[in-house]
This record gives sequence, C-alpha cells and structure tokens, in this order.
Amino acid sequence: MLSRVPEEFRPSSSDDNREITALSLDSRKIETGSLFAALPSTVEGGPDGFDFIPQALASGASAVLVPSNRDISGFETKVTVLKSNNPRQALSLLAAAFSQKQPETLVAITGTNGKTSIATFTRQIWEALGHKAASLGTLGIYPPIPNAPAALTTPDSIGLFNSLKNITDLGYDHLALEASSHGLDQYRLDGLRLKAAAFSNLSQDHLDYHPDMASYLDAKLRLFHDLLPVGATAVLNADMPEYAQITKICAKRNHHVISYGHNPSDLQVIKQSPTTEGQDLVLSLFGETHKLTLPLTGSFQASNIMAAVGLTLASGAKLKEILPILPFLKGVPGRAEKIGKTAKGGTVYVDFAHTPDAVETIIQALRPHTSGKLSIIVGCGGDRDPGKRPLMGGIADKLADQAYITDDNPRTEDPATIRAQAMAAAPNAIEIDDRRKAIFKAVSDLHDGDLLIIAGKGHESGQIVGNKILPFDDRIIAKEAIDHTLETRNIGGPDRA
Ligand SMILES: CC(=O)N[C@H]1[C@@H](OP(=O)(O)OP(=O)(O)OC[C@H]2O[C@@H](n3ccc(=O)[nH]c3=O)[C@H](O)[C@@H]2O)O[C@H](CO)[C@@H](O)[C@@H]1O[C@H](C)C(=O)N[C@@H](C)C(=O)N[C@H](CCC(=O)O)C(=O)O
Ligand SMILES: Nc1ncnc2c1ncn2[C@@H]1O[C@H](COP(=O)(O)OP(=O)(O)OP(=O)(O)O)[C@@H](O)[C@H]1O
Ligand SMILES: N[C@H](CCC[C@H](N)C(=O)O)C(=O)O
Ligand SMILES: [Mg+2]
Repeated sequence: MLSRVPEEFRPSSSDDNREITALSLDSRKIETGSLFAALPSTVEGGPDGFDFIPQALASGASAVLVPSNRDISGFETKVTVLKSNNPRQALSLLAAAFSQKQPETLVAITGTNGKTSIATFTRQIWEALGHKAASLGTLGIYPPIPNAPAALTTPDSIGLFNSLKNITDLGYDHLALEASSHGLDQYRLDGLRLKAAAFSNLSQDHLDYHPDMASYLDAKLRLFHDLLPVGATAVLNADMPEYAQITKICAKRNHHVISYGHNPSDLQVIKQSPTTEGQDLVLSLFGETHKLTLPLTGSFQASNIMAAVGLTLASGAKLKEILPILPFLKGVPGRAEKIGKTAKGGTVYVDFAHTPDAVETIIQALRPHTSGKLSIIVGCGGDRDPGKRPLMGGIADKLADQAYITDDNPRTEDPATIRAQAMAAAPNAIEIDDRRKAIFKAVSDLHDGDLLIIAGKGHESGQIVGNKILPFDDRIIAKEAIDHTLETRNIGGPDRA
C-alpha cells in the first residue's frame, strides 16, 4: 500500500498495493518503484513534465503525481495516479512525509540580501553554544555532508527534505536555511517544521522570474503567511519600508515578533564606528545599552548579526549567553572578504554583491576603510534580471572613484550585450571583457590607501559560460594579481613599487 503517502493524496481506490519507494520530478532520473511528479514548467514555453510520463513509466515509475485538471485516461490503469490542484506543493508535502526527520530546531531566512550571512552567523552562534548545528543555502550544506544537492540556494523539495533527514541522522539538531523567493514561490519548502523565520530586506532582483516587485514580495511573504506556524517567532528588519505590512501578517498568525535594525527595535544598532579590523557597536537590546566589538568589516554585517541574534533567541538561547560569542564570529566566505594588500599598499576585497542595493551597500560599507580611492569591479549574470544591469553599472560608476565593468556568469547570453547594458549607465567606467584581465588591471591600478572591491561572484569557484562551468575563483585570481604586484616590485626594486 501507499503507506508513506499522506491520506489526502491517496487515490480513492483502496485495492492498490504498490509501494512507492522514492520520489522524482525528472523523468531522466527515475528509479524503479518511484513516483514521478509530472510538473508543469515554471517558465513560459518550458517543458511540461506531463509529456514525460511515458518515459518515466518506461523507466520503472510505479506512480505519478499530476495536476488535477489533466486527462489521465491514457495510463490510469497502468499506474497509481495521485492528483493535486497544486502538485508542486503536494510533492513537497510528500517529500516531507517520506523523509520524516527534520532538525528539531529549524529556522529559515528570506530577503534579497543577507540570507547566507545570517544563516552562517546563526550556525556559528549555535555551535559556540555547544549545539550540533548546520546551515543550508547558497554555500551548500555546512558542515559538508555526503550526497548534498548542488547549485540552488533552496534545493528542490525532494533534495531538501532528503538533506534534512541526512542532517538529522548525522546528529545535527539545529539548522538555519535560506528560503529563496523561487523556493517559496515553487513550494519547495512547504512541509518544514519551523521554529522561527527572518526577513532581512527587499530590493530589486529576480524580475526575470517574478512579474514585478509586488509578486516578488508576495513570494517572500509566503514564509510568514503559510509556512511559519502560528505562534512561532518572526525576526523582522525594522528598517524595511515593508516592516509594518509584514508585522500585520505576523499579528494575524499570532507570531512573536523580534525586531532589529537601526530604527527603534528590540535589537537596535544605535552607533557603528569602523575600526581597522571591524567595527565598534553601541546597541540597545530590549532597551538595555550594550557595547560590542565586532571583528567584521561592513556596516551591513551588524544588521545581519542582529538577525542571527534574534533567531538564536527564538530557538531558546539567552541574550547573556549569546553576547560573549559575538566578538569571535568569523566572516562569511566571499562576503566582504579581505584578500590582501598590493605592493603599493592597496587593499583588495571580494564580495558577493550582485544586486543594485548590494553594490551600493558594499561601497558604502567599505568606504570608511579607504584613505585613498575606492574602486569596484562589477559584472552582471546572464539569464537573470536584465533590469538590474544599468542600475548596478550606474551605482558603481556614481559611488566608486573608479568602476570596471566586466563579465560575471554570462550563462547563455552574449557577454558583450550584458556589459553594454551596464556600461549604458556608467559613462566613466572602464570596460574589460575578460574577468581575469579586469582583476589584474584593477589591482595594478591601486595606490597606497586605495581599496578595490571585486563584486558579484564571492565564494563561487566557477564561471558559467554557455552551459559549461569553467574554473574561476575571484579570490584565487585576486591573490595572483596581488602576488604579481609583489613580484614586479621585487624584480624592479623598491623605487619602482
Ligand atoms: C526557473 C526555476 O526556478 N526553475 C526551477 C524549476 O524548474 P522547472 O520545473 O520550471 O523546470 P523545466 O525545465 O521547465 O521542466 C518542467 C518539468 O519537466 C521535467 N522534465 C523536463 C525534461 C525532461 O526530459 N524530463 C522531465 O521530467 C522537469 O524535471 C520539471 O519538473 O523547478 C526545478 C525543480 O525544483 C528547479 O531545479 C529549477 O531551478 C532552475 C535549475 C534554476 O536555475 N533556478 C534558479 C533561478 C533558482 O531557483 N534560484 C533561486 C534563487 C537564489 C537567490 O536567492 O538568489 C535558488 O533558490 O537558487
Ligand atoms: N543586510 C544586508 N543589506 C544589504 N546588503 C547586504 C546585506 N547583507 C549582505 N549584503 C550584500 O549582499 C551580498 C550577498 O550577501 P549574502 O550572500 O548574505 O546574501 P543572500 O541573500 O544569501 O544572496 P543570494 O540571494 O545570492 O543567496 C553581500 O556580499 C553584500 O554585498
Ligand atoms: N543566487 C543568485 C546568485 C547570483 C550570482 C551572480 N554571480 C550571477 O551569476 O548573477 C542568483 O541566482 O541570482
Ligand atoms: Mg544566499
């Protein structure tokens, strides 16, 4: 019988004694005895999973999940048929039922920027408190585990719930995961048993997928509307223009709200003073003043840390236990990560800013650490929101002393066209097609006290060109470029440095 299938999805005929052994949403990856979820594409004109049912059956599928409105007369007698008005959501609930196990303390973070940072800091705080904790998102699963799904920030529901089981089986009972807007919109996370959820901020991204900013926000709000259980904790950025709107949803769901930010809030950043190694903070935490030294560069990291404090409080930790941990937090790979100094004394950072707001944020965050000029390398991803390109180019050009426009991940688009769209709003920028050349040029242009931000790819270890991923790591190339300045100095003598 379909023992692991929740009652609501079982077919009405009860003489079905086939067991479903696994789930799949891809007809090319069917194992014998599995259920094939025949999902319509999320993109207009994309392939329809329904058309691949014959292929799935030929590969040994013993059941299919189909949209309720589809005509199944062709294969009804050959196979168990499950129907749903919302097959993507049904698949997630099935995946949750199949995997069963989830870490006891599970929190999710949504927002345009900051999800990875907040998930990482949350994990670090839990670890320091002695919990076996993990994070899941753009950086994959950390600590790494076998058979982790690759590539997406929020994996597909089958991969996600399978990972939650594996994480739990390995003894991790605390997990912070990233909830992307695609993931929420495609119901990849339905079925999570969340203790808390955070919303970091909203700014333009992904308008290639969401029709407009309102739909983008709606996708993110699903986390609070639909997924965070009644009575659980919502950690909300009080600086967001949408803050009042989100708190209304939370009030309806009887969520306990912990607010954070620079505006009056439970976890309020009152003052930030940049230091050579990070920043000094004055905080008002539930009305009490605290001073804190953070070893992290970038004013935005203070907000991300307050969000992580909110999430760890929501999971039962006490403020007095959390505060002593904060001065020892480590930076997040590829986020405002300092790479080194050139022979002439310029400093190089790598950052994952790939939205207009993040480009602005990182320039403003690192400006106080520059005694000379600040330059930035910016590129824009192909097959992603083209509306971001002139905005990113324009902000870089306006706010930095020198912007360099180069390639990011062109994917299947023409890189020259992408660069031209960014250059259109960046009259003073220098265009260099090859990213490696751009890094070498920008690094060699640095003088004493200057600072360079290499933005867009952060931790990424490859460059996606067409359908290939070519090895490329900004941090490695930046080191090579820095070393080149040091070698050139050694060869030419100090007077040429
Ligand atoms: C645009 C998008 O989000 N697409 C996601 C969506 O794919 P889809 O269902 O639309 O796929 P499709 O190719 O149109 O095919 C339709 C169906 O037919 C099936 N099919 C297709 C061909 C075949 O031979 N056999 C077969 O069964 C497919 O498996 C699929 O179920 O559902 C799939 C399963 O969950 C995802 O893997 C896929 O992510 C693609 C690969 C992707 O690149 N997504 C990116 C944009 C994404 O999700 N990014 C977010 C944002 C990160 C951030 O915050 O910045 C993320 O969470 O990573
Ligand atoms: N709180 C914040 N406010 C504004 N910008 C931020 C904030 N936190 C991080 N950033 C910027 O966004 C970049 C990406 O940060 P992070 O990886 O934490 O975000 P993310 O939401 O996980 O991104 P993605 O959507 O790609 O998963 C950082 O490198 C930084 O430039
Ligand atoms: N999670 C982000 C990553 C973008 C990284 C950037 N390097 C790009 O390729 O645009 C996205 O899928 O939009
Ligand atoms: Mg992320």
